[in-house]
Amino acid sequence: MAPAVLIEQLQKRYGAIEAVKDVSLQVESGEIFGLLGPNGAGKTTTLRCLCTLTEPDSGRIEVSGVSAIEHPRLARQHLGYVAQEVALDKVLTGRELLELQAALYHLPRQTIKPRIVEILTLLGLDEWADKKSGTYSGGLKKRLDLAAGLLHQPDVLILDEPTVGLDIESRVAVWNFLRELRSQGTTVLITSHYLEEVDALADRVAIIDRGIVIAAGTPSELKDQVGGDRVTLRIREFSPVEEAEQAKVLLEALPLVQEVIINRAQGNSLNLVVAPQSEALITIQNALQQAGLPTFGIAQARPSLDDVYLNATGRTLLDAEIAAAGSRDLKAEKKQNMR
Ligand SMILES: Nc1ncnc2c1ncn2[C@@H]1O[C@H](COP(=O)(O)OP(=O)(O)OP(=O)(O)O)[C@@H](O)[C@H]1O
Repeated sequence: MAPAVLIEQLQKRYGAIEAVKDVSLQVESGEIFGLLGPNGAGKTTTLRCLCTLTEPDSGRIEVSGVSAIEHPRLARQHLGYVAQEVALDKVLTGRELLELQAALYHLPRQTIKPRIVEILTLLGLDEWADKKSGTYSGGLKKRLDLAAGLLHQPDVLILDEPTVGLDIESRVAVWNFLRELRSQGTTVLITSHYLEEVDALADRVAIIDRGIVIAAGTPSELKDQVGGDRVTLRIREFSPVEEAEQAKVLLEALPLVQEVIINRAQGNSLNLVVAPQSEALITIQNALQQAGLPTFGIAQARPSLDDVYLNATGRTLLDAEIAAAGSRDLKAEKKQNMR
C-alpha cells in the first residue's frame, strides 16, 4: 500500500530565503504524524506544498500514491487542510459556512445536508450550528475549522498548529478528537512547536530545523538516541560543596551512571545522566546510604524531545524561536500566502 504522504527532497525558496532546504518524510496510513520545529523552520511551507497551495522548486510529493505536483486536483481529493489562521466570515452561521465549503469541494448535492448534520454532531457543534460564527469562542472556531477540513471525508487530515491560542480544555478536546479520527483510520499530519503536544499525540515525529529534517522516528526512539535518563538529586536542601563533590566521586563509580554535574545555582544539587533502568534511583540511594549520606529529594526523567532537538542543533527549541522571531516580515509573508 502506498504511504499516506510521501515527501522526498522538497525544496522551496522565497527570494533569498530558503524556507525548505531538504525535507523528506513518509507518513503511514492511519498514524498521527507530528512535524515539530521552531517558528520559521519551514513547517507551514512544507504543508502548503503538500496541499498544492504553493508550488515547490523541486522534490517529490505524493498523497496516497497520487503525485500532488502532476495531479494536484486528484491529490486534493485525498486531503483535508486546516490552516493556522482561518478567516471565517463572521456573519455566516457555522452551518452556512460548511455549506459554502461543501460547494467548494463539489460534494454531491444530495449528500451535503446529511453530511453537515453528521459532522456537526461529531464535533459537538449541534447547538452552535445556527449561531453566527462571529460569536464563537476560539475553541468553537477551531472545531468549525476541523469540521470544514473533514467535510469531504479525506484520507489524510493536515493541521497546521491546531491548538495554538486555545485554552487547555479546548486543546485536550482537539487531541481527543484527533485520536478518535485515527482510531477510525484517518491519517493525521500536524505541525506544532509544542513539544509535549507532539510527544503525547504523535505516533511518529520529524523534527525540522532551518528547512531540514534533523531527526525522525517515534518519540521513544528519538529520546533513546539522546542517551540515558536524567536524574536530579538533592542530598540536602542546601549541601556544602565538599559533600556534593564527595557524592559526585561516589556516583561516578557506579556502572549505570554516565555523567554527574554539580548544579551550584541549585544548592549544590546533582544532575546525573544514567542508563535508562527502572532500579536506577534505588541503586543511587543505596550507594549514598552506604557512604552515610542522606537523600533530600531524587527524581528520574526520560529525555524530552527538547533534549533531542538540543542534541541535534546545539540549542533549545525556545532559543531557536527567539532567534527566528526577530528576523521575519510576517506581514509580507501573509500577503504573499493569501495570493
Ligand atoms: N510567503 C513568504 N514570503 C517570504 N518568506 C516566507 C514566506 N513564507 C514563509 N517564509 C519564510 O520561510 C521560512 C519558513 O517559514 P514557515 O512559515 O514555513 O515556517 P514554520 O515552521 O511554519 O513557522 P510558523 O509556524 O511560524 O509559520 C521563514 O524564514 C519565513 O520567514
